[in-house]
Amino acid sequence: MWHPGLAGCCIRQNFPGVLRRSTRWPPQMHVLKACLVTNATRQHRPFRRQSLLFLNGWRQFRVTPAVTRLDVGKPTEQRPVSLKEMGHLLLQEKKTFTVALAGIGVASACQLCIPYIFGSVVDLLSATVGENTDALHSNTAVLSGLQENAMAMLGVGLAGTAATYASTSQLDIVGQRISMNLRKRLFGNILDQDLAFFDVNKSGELANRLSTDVHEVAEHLVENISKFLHASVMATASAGMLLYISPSLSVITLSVVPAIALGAAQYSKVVKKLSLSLLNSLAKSTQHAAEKMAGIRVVRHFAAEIREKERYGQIIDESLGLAKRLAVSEGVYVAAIFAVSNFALLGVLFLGAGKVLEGVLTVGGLASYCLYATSLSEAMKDATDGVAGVIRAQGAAGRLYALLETRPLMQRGAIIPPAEAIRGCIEFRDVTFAYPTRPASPVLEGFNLMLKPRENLGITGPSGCGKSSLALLLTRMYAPLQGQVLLDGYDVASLDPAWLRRTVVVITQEPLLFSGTVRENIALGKPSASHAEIVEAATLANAHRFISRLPQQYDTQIGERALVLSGGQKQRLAIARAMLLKPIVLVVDEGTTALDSMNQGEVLRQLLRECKASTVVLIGHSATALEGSTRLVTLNRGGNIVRDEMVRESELPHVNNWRG
Ligand SMILES: Nc1ncnc2c1ncn2[C@@H]1O[C@H](COP(=O)(O)OP(=O)(O)OP(=O)(O)O)[C@@H](O)[C@H]1O
Repeated sequence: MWHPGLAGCCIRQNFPGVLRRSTRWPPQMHVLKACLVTNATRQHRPFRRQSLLFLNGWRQFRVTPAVTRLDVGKPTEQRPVSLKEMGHLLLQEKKTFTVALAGIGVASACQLCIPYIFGSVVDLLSATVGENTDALHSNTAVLSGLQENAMAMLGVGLAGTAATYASTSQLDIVGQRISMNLRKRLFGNILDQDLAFFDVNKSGELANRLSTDVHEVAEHLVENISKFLHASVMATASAGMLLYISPSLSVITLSVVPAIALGAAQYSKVVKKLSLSLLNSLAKSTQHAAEKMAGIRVVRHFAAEIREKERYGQIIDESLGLAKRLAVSEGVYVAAIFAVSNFALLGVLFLGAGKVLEGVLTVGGLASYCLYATSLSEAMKDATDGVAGVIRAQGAAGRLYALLETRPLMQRGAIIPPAEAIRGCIEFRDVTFAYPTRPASPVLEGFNLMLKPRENLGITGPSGCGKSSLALLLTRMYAPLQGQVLLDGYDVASLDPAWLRRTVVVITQEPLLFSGTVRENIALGKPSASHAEIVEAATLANAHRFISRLPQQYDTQIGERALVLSGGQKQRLAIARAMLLKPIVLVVDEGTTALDSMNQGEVLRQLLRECKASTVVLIGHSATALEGSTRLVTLNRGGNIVRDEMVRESELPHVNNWRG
């Protein structure tokens, strides 16, 4: 029975190790185990004191696990991302970014010169007010002054143009490079995840993260950081110029700065919250659209178009609602800045005019002052926009970083055994297994099965009894909670996964093909295969004949999910794809059911003939799917073996009892 001491032992240990330690589990332990598994997979949240409730008189245990684990039972969430981390993204492109920053600096300096030149021109012209045109033309001092200012304006214009070109193009390149790098890293990391990750993270949402979120992070970050830097330079320099031209007037002008900064801080908070919700809502809409478009045939068969359009419309409306709230916040903020800065400008004009009349300030000085004040208010608005944009990028980065840092939980081996050591002997030794998303419902418990090399084993049983799960465990798509799956004495956990999946090949009921040519699909597991090898594999799968009738034979494009092929043709290509690998262990998990019974029998016989030297596991409900098995194992609904017998073909029809 249950010993509290064991709980302490479990808790101190790394969980999988603990789970393997006990050989037979009392019922309470299964509940504890389920909790352990759930908690053992908690993601990004170091779990300090989790409570584990188990049914031993409903006693509650509080534990402090020694290790941080990832939670594969939940979709990947987000984590806070610091500005420093965001900065690291830019540092990856520091050379190009530095060039862009230099461009921003020069462009800002040029922009700042303009009000000053403008003020000089106004002063020059106002000095000649009342003089006639001829007198003006003969006033050499004014003319040379105008000429100097014109040259200065030309120089500033040319330098500003070059600097703007350099900064804009280089920033664009930085943004694109960062986003492409992020996409590559993210896609690579997603492909490395355990299958359990895909049980909870939907492909459409992941695709949205790859496109929209990456765009939001990389391009918005670069665009807004540069906007912020440019605006900061402009704001600081404009404030400096205001103080230089008229310190007394600047007291009024600069008094609005704290109010604007306060508003900006509030606005940034709202933007952060709303933009994150908007991104999540958009991801949901992409997932919905991608799923329904991929399953368009089913949608059409069940005339579900109207309902699906409505559901998509609801999700989009939700996004639109959030986008509207974001737009309203932006509108309020921008309008507030506009009002505050214009009232301040009005005050400046009023008081400035008085100073001009007192002779403390020139007309040109007042004109320059007003332009610098306008430039300051513009810069303040741009700086806030920049900060809000960076905060939006930061929010989007939270989800991306969480995805980028998600590590597969399953231990990956590195052993590639010598060829002579692998003969196809398989053993399931005391295997207990539950899917990570359903830790409390074990599919197999203490399961034992041994297969001799070159054996042809049929596995049958009612739907949901765990037949396919055995194939998934054998190829280490999932890991058992307890016990071992062995291939010729090697625990599959210790084997190099790529090697294992070339050695143990599974043909499934739903053959998934990718867009590309027939050749590329067959050679998926062995891209270096010669044409002769591909034809040989296709012939074995009874596919060569129909491929030869395709417009470009092996080079025919089969389109997304091979919709141009029939179910049987797709299945034959999937069989050819498996046969090309010449597996040591072949598992046919209802992998011929899309073929008509004559073809099914023929293909299976051919497979068994070709795989004489291999161990073959046939999984199915019907005699046809199991044809050629020399031993038949029957599972019950609980995943236990109820029959294990040597059979002849004539004895197979009883498996039909499981149908339905
Ligand atoms: N990815 C998954 N996540 C959670 N539970 C799963 C997953 N895949 C299968 N299951 C559950 O595991 C149990 C065993 O499934 P499995 O596919 O192994 O059954 P099966 O015997 O092959 O069924 P069938 O004959 O219908 O193909 C079922 O109850 C099923 O609902």
